[in-house]
Amino acid sequence: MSQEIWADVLGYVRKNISEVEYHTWFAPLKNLGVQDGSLVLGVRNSFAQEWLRKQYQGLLEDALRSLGAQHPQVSFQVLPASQDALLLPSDPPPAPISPGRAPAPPPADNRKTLNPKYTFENFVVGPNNNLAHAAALAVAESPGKAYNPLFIYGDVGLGKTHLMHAVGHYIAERFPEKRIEYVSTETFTNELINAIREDKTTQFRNRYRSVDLLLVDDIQFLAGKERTQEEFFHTFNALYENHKQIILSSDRPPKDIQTLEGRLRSRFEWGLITDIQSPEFETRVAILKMNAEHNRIDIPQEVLELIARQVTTNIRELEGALMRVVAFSSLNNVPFSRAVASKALSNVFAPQEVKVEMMDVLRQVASHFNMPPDVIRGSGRVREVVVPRQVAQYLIRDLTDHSLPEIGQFFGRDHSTVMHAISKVTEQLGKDSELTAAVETLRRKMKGLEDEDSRA
Ligand SMILES: Nc1ncnc2c1ncn2[C@@H]1O[C@H](COP(=O)(O)OP(=O)(O)OP(=O)(O)O)[C@@H](O)[C@H]1O
Repeated sequence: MSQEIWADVLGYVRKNISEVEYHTWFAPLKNLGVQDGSLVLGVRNSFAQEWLRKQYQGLLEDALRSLGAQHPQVSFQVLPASQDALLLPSDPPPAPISPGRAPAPPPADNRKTLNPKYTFENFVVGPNNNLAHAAALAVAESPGKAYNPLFIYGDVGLGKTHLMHAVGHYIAERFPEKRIEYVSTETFTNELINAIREDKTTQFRNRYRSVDLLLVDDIQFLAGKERTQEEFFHTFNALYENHKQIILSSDRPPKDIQTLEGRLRSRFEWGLITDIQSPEFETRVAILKMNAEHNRIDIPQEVLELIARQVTTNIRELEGALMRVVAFSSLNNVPFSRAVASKALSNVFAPQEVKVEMMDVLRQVASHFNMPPDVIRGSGRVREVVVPRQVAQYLIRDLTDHSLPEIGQFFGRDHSTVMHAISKVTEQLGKDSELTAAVETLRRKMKGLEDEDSRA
């Protein structure tokens, strides 16, 4: 099919769907011509292939019909890696959004704070996150107008940051001149402290109050920080009054953020509050599949399913498990299989059947850190006690079925403290080698895997 007709097909499609949909699914398509009476379109992975077939085949056929085709047919073909490379992020930005607009200049550094991987295209939508996804799309299409602020909350590693960045990328692509700033609450706080110390608060304010899109992660860490809350309050107002979009993420809804000033809490509730839940099995498999395809890993479905059954709550860990299986099979030079995957994951992800109690975990952690269990459960706030306590809470959450409030009760604390502990440990895993080793050793011990491995 000639490029002119293809452009007309795209023009038809574009008029019938949202810009986000167009941009996500149609801009990357490659017209491969007509074969056996069917228009063949190149797609970059089988996930996109399935999605386009399910959602948009009819629309494409309508487009062809509108151009005079009597029996329109469309098929999708996954491009081999070399051609696919043409569609990867190094590609120039897709066609301008509104007809007649000048082509967008190359992405400016308004994306420097964004992770290139965190786009809408790379985000798998499932029942656990579809509302948050829809809200993020709406905000991406009408920044400052749809929902302001957009407040996304949910447990650790479920895609909050990913969605925020996706909005950032989307806006950056359409409006390269817009200023986009992503910042964690911790960084915001540290920068403020430095600005105060160095007498540079004016620069600090100007920087944050002049952005078009402000993305702030882990806003729950504003709790108890009065000066930062005060500063953030004014930043929020300045942006809001100028119709600039604000997106906030948190591990809990505004009403559950303790010691947050009422005026801030109420502002956080002005827009839309939406949550992300743990993904169900099918979504976990779809995420793994997409990940494998992006990394050009050909891995059987049954192996992906095995991984998805083992890791159920945290998508970051799910991705880590896939990489572990890949590394294991490549290091040992064995093809992917369920047995290989079980072996690769056996040190990290415990088989479901083994039952571990909270007290077992506490005792093991206490013995590992050479500290009485009661001290770990006590009120001490020095690092030497806090780290084992956080590790114990993390492992209990990981190895038992207890809920956050139950774990909190066991430690005489509330569930948000446990959530914070889990997020702290997760953040440090892989970065802090001592802590990583402690968590691994304890996990092995508690599953009795050490003995099993030494017998093998
Ligand atoms: N729906 C999804 N589709 C594809 N990848 C996802 C999805 N949700 C999360 N991920 C991936 O999981 C990882 C963790 O996501 P992210 O960092 O956004 O989580 P988070 O909720 O912000 O966690 P935290 O509270 O620790 O900051 C990222 O690599 C992200 O790309």
